[in-house]
Amino acid sequence: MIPDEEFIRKESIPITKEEIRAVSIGKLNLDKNDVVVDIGCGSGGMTVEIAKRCKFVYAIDYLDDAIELTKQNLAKFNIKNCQVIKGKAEDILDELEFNKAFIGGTKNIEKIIEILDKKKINHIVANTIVLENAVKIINELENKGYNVEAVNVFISYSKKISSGHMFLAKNPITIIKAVR
Ligand SMILES: C[S@@+](CC[C@H](N)C(=O)[O-])C[C@H]1O[C@@H](n2cnc3c(N)ncnc32)[C@H](O)[C@@H]1O
Repeated sequence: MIPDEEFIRKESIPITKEEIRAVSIGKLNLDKNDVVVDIGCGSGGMTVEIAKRCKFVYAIDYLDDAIELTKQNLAKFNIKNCQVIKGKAEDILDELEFNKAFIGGTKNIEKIIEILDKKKINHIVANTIVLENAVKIINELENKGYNVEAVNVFISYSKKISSGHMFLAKNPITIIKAVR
């Protein structure tokens, strides 16, 4: 995984942290023939990691800053197998051809899952920090016949103090994998 500090950042745009990227990439179980959509690409953290491990990535976000930042990070890491698209995922997904989806942005998630289901996307990984979104995603996917597994990932970072090291906890992230 690329360390967080190597990515170009902007304060207003989140990035999926290195350890969460590692687990999410594992859950995507990427193959060199996979074409993946990254829904809500933010800073491009996941876009870059996915693109390094598959054939092609479509990265979508509705924020200008996220689009710009993702393009900058793709250039920084010399990633060419990616198209960055500005807009709401729910308005764009229908036109794209892909076989796996990573969901990092959950606005209008019901509509997004409906489209992924109709397009017969049978391997989906989603990240969320919001409990209600986790419940919504799990229920929607199970109702559509996916086998769903959810893990809660709690990361603590070590911090040097006078007597040794202590751990500082980050908020937990729910990582949901759905296959069928
Ligand atoms: C937590 S950030 C993603 C961070 C990203 N995975 C990374 O590693 O840099 C979520 C992003 O999803 C975008 N987003 C949320 N819902 C969306 C939707 N329906 N369509 C497009 N973008 C969306 C937000 O604008 C935000 O930039």
